[in-house]
Amino acid sequence: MTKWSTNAWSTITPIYDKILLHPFITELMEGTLPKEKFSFYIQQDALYLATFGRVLSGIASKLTDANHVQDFLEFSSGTIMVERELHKTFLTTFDVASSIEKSPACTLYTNYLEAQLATKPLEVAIAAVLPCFWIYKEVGDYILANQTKAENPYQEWINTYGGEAFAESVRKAIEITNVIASQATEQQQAEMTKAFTMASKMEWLFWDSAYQLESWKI
Ligand SMILES: Cc1ncc(C[n+]2csc(CCO)c2C)c(N)n1
Repeated sequence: MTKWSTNAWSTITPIYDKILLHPFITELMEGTLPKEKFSFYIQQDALYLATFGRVLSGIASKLTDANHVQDFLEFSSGTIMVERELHKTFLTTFDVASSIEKSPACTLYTNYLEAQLATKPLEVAIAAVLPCFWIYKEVGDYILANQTKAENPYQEWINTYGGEAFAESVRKAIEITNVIASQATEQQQAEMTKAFTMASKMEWLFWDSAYQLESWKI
């Protein structure tokens, strides 16, 4: 039987393809992305990750298999540790402001994830957080494989998400989600795919909002 994740990834392939073609990603890969746009992204990402880490531990608290609980707690604390390092590097390098307001896209995405955790069954919440792992891994690997310039100011970001260390976490996250999906009905699996797709769109929006330096219209 086809795994839930295989079908889910096929569903979001058109979104993923658009992410790879987005100028935020192509310019990040070339190292030509304006620093202002990357700084905007890193600042919004710091706000995003504060919520994301808490959502991951919320999911951990709803899982029943001890290994799964442990993995999600590690993802949660990993979010804080790894991302703090990345943010420290770039926040220092690019000297960005420390107090900022969430952008519309960041507000949408973090509120969406919190709502899935608070109001939806576990299988939907876990499907909603999976694009954060999976899309970043695929984008990281893609950039690593297609980089042409030796010097890239964003190399540390690229190395964090491309390569084996991160891939192992992503494999675990996908596998756990598949176990949960295997215990779900077809209808529930369809709800999982809906959440997975919605969060994937928000990944695109998040990069797009940084590229546009998105502000509140009012
Ligand atoms: C908007 C946004 N989405 C996904 C990630 C990537 N990410 C954040 S935490 C984590 C897993 C645990 O380390 C991953 C893959 C990001 N940085 N920002």
